[in-house]
Amino acid sequence: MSSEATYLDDILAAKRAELETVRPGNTSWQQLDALLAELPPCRDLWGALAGGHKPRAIAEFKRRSPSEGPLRESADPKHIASLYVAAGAAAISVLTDRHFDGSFEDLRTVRAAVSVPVLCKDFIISRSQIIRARQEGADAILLIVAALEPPMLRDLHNFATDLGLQCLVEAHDDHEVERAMAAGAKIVGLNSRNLQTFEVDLDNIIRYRPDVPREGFLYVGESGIQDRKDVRRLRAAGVDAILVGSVLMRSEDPGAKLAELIAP
Ligand SMILES: O=C(O)c1ccccc1NCC(=O)[C@H](O)[C@H](O)COP(=O)(O)O
Repeated sequence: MSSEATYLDDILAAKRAELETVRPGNTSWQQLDALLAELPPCRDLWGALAGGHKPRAIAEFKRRSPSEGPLRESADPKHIASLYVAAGAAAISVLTDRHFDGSFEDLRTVRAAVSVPVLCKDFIISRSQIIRARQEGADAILLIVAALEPPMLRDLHNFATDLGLQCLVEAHDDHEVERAMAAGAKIVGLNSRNLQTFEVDLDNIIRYRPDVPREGFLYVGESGIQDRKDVRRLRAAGVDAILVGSVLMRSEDPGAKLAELIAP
């Protein structure tokens, strides 16, 4: 990593290089309509997160991470996803980016194994990635505010919506929350992990909660959640859902750990 670039910058540069080698030609709306007619409808992430006991959990399948290294490298996605759902996960997030040893094969396996919505967790910077995610079975995608200029964020949000996908739009501070909502986001995530230093500060999730209206929006607290105490604090702050990965994947029993975290 260069001294000024953030880790996110480096991941995005790698993503751009990767896309250069596989970029398909422009897909017409006619071709997209034909494609959509072949695909099953997306499962409803909003619906899964809006109802029931709060916070709802998006449990993440993550083999390794840049900040923590190996977590559970040879894990079976079908097994882990089934444990998550049995423990009460409202949705499953699957890393598909190679910096996490992720893949679309993992996403497809999880989608086939469970009936809850599946979030494609990647660094999306182009329409072609959104088409791919939809084809591979994603019900929802992540869009990262820091990775996209405002017009592009809005364009990708609209494009994903047109394909039937819902978007979790990730912010890191109040300015990014504002940009997320200006782009049309209804499901706003606040990532507590600083992608430059990897420092985690759950207080940021609580700090920026008032920036997202409670009516018509969902607020998701992302990253760094470790125990019931953390979840209790986020619940008290009015967080609608949590996105949690590492602590589950590292745990001897990921299902039991999730059940413990979200128990009323
Ligand atoms: O997790 C990382 O190390 C990471 C590094 C660089 C960019 C993104 C990263 N994580 C993506 C995520 O959003 C998390 O996987 C997700 O919020 C779950 O976080 P955690 O419970 O801390 O695994």
